[in-house]
Amino acid sequence: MKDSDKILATLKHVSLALEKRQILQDISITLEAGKVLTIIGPNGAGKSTLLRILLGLQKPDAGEVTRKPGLRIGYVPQSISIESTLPLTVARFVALGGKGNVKEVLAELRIAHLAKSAIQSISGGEFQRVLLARAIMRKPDLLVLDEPAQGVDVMGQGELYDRISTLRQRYGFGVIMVSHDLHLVMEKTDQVICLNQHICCHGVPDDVSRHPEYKRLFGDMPDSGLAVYTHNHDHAHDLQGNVVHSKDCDHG
Ligand SMILES: Nc1ncnc2c1ncn2[C@@H]1O[C@H](COP(=O)(O)OP(=O)(O)OP(=O)(O)O)[C@@H](O)[C@H]1O
Repeated sequence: MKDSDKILATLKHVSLALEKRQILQDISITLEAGKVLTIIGPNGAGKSTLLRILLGLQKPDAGEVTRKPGLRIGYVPQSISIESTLPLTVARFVALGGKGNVKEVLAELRIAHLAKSAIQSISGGEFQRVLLARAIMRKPDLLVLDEPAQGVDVMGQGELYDRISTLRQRYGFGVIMVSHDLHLVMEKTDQVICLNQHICCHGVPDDVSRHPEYKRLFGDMPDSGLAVYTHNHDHAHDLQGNVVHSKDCDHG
């Protein structure tokens, strides 16, 4: 495969202001098949907005977004709410994602036992796996994940990132994910972008975690060279990533 064939999507000098407030400024990124790019940044940094621009759900004011013709994208939004009275099993919900084999995909994500459960009855951590399964059903070239491990306990987070990594190796898709857990995704990501409206720093995870801008934003933990922080969300998103309602949740 030629190097240029590996490029799935690019953003070039993308900027966006909403309600007269600059949300993103001069963002350029390149996404490649088989590679994982992690976006890390504080609340309100524009991470989800950046994903929405990449997905074509939000138009930038300036700059250029290019997607490989025919590119199939699997999207796991930040969080979604599902109508509590909707009669929908996990298997049915996953099947809505695409034409893949539901049984196989559920087994791959270790949630085969949930196939017949009502989607509203499963735990937050299980739901994240279901969202991932749904995204995989499209046989994506590019997987777009907005905080895939939220609501998942610490053990489960490591396992989830391992699974994403295994799936990436198996299917060869590119991955762009927003994560607040650089310490957890370190080994599974090729590139990190530290975002706070503009790209503060970028590079391989080790370099970014030692970068002064990263330390300024997330603090410095001398033992590991890594930072852990907590943040709050005041909103949830629908399947297109639109903000749908207000809620409070804490996760780190
Ligand atoms: N439709 C909109 N209209 C006006 N402002 C918006 C809109 N959507 C997002 N914003 C603002 O843009 C900024 C970036 O939001 P975004 O959701 O991209 O941040 P984020 O980095 O994903 O944050 P978090 O870590 O809290 O999820 C926020 O200040 C948000 O309030």
